Amino acid sequence: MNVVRIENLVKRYKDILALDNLSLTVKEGEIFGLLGPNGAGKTTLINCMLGLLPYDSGKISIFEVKMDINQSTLKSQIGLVPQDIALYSNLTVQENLSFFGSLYNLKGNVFKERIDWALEFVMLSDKRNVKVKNLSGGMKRRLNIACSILHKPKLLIMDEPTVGIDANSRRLILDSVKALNKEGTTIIYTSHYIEEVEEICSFIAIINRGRVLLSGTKERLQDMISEDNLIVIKVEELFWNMVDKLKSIKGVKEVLAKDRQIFITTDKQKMDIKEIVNTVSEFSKIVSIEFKKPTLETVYLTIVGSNIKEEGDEK
Ligand SMILES: Nc1ncnc2c1ncn2[C@@H]1O[C@H](COP(=O)(O)OP(=O)(O)OP(=O)(O)O)[C@@H](O)[C@H]1O
Repeated sequence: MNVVRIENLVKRYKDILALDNLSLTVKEGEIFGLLGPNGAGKTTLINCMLGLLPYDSGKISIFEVKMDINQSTLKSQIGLVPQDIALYSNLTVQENLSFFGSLYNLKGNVFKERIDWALEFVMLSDKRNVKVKNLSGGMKRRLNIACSILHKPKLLIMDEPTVGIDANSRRLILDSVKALNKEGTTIIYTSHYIEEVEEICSFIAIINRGRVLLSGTKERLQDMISEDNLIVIKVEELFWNMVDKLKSIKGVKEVLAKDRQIFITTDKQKMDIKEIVNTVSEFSKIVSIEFKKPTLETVYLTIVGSNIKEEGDEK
């Protein structure tokens, strides 16, 4: 089932074109990564999807129903972790959860169980009676997530949930996202941290200037961008004439050797792996063969053309 389907979405803020005929589909069970630099249009897209912001043209369906501002049944199946922390700093952790839970009409034992579950999920059970103003930045972000999952939404949208936090909280958040997904929640995860998206997302869309520039599984994106493959062959013994012979094979672009490892860059279209392996075997026993692909960061930089990490980001 398509959990989200967006077709040709256009959104303008006066003369700024924030979403430019953007289309994408999120399938049930995915962790869908929306990767893009600041100002790419991620938050605008989320707000349109949630019916919080009117748009100029295009179509949005959630769970195959047309989304609009009055769709309260649909909205009750969606959770949002907003980019800006939305908590009451003078209330305790438990009081914040009680407040947000009451907005979802949770009551009685179910409500109590959900609060325990959400606190455990983000590892804040021992902070239940602490006022939010006394929590660390990372703990606030984790509580922000707990508040958004109390009603066990089928679709959870997380808008940059790990900005500016410590490594421990970041790890906890990434693990809780994976665990929620395993329990059946479809997740849309926006970030400008490429390595996070690379780790947790099963499908990725790279957006910039309101358009989807490239989308697919991580492997597909890497394949699309790279003309070359890197093969790393570990051998028992290294011989220099082996390197020379490898260089003469059709499709081999570069050969480097170091510490009984041979790094062979090949043209993906033209390479003949059998000939490469046979040539190496003529000289030495092969210990292992590994195929390496470009990282998602290489893909991203090739597409967007700049480093999206901001100065001051803790990473
Ligand atoms: N309320 C607004 N009024 C005018 N322009 C806006 C408004 N909100 C966003 N924009 C503009 O729309 C474009 C998309 O912004 P948006 O906040 O959706 O991007 P983003 O990818 O979420 O970036 P960030 O990570 O910085 O939040 C940007 O050019 C931004 O300046």
